[in-house]
Amino acid sequence: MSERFVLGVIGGSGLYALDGLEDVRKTRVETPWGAPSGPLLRARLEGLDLVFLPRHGEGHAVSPSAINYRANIDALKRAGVTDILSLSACGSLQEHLAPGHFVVVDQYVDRTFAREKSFFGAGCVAHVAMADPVCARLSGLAADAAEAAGVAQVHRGGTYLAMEGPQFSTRAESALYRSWGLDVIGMTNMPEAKLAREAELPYASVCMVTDYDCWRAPDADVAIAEILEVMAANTHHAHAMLKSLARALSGQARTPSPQGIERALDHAIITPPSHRDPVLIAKLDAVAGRVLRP
Ligand SMILES: CSC[C@H]1O[C@H](OP(=O)(O)O)[C@H](O)[C@@H]1O
Ligand SMILES: Nc1ncnc2[nH]cnc12
Repeated sequence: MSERFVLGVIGGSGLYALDGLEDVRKTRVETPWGAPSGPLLRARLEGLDLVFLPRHGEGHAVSPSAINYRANIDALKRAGVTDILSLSACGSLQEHLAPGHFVVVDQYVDRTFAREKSFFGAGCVAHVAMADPVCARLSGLAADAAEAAGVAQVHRGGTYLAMEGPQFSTRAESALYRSWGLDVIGMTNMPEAKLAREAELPYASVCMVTDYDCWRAPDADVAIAEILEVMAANTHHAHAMLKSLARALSGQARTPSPQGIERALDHAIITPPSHRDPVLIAKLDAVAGRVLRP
């Protein structure tokens, strides 16, 4: 029997619901890491099974640092998703990445510092590879879908600076990130992408540019009102992109990711069974059961 795609969709700022869903079921779940941002919405879109989770919760009540990223990824894994698509608002650090453009990022610089970043730790240490942090196959399909949806410009690849927030950057920080050659900035894709990799789930992120951060004009500031205005326009394209992606995924059998992401833990756990903490091992049942089950 061939495997089907089951897409986990993590909706960012401005994306708290999805259009065109059928057979919607809302389920409230708990995980060993605590509660996710809100209930999971299981549904079908264009024949595709998907599970939707608004990252900041219904009503955007959870700030980037307070998001329980571990619970979100664990809950999606338990729900049986095979791949995760993140949708995010972001600031642009480059002139050619204008508001309204979509950037399907392929690299990250993680400058967050106040978040739980791993499922592993004392009693079971693991080091997964993050050299190529996103799934190239899902990223490519998402970029195709964004183009089909009529997005002004879709950029395939780009480096995302993950900042702690919730305040936006100072001009000095924004200039520094530009001097590093980075492309977009946001507050949420890390540790999300790292945790998805630990959970052996292929992850792709479509970043929707809402502003030029504060580097472009000496008196320009980032303002939520402007971001939300651009986001409202982006949202229409995000819904159309998702429909197109759903059509593409539901029309094909799923094969394992060519990057071997579903086997990311094969050689990652360094703590031998004799030194593992049974309490942590029990919590890892969904994320790492494949390699930890005797
Ligand atoms: C509302 S602007 C700042 C906010 O938007 C982005 O969140 P998300 O990635 O969930 O769309 C950004 O990272 C900040 O958290
Ligand atoms: N300029 C910016 N900085 C950080 N996160 C953002 N999300 C949207 N715009 C942003």
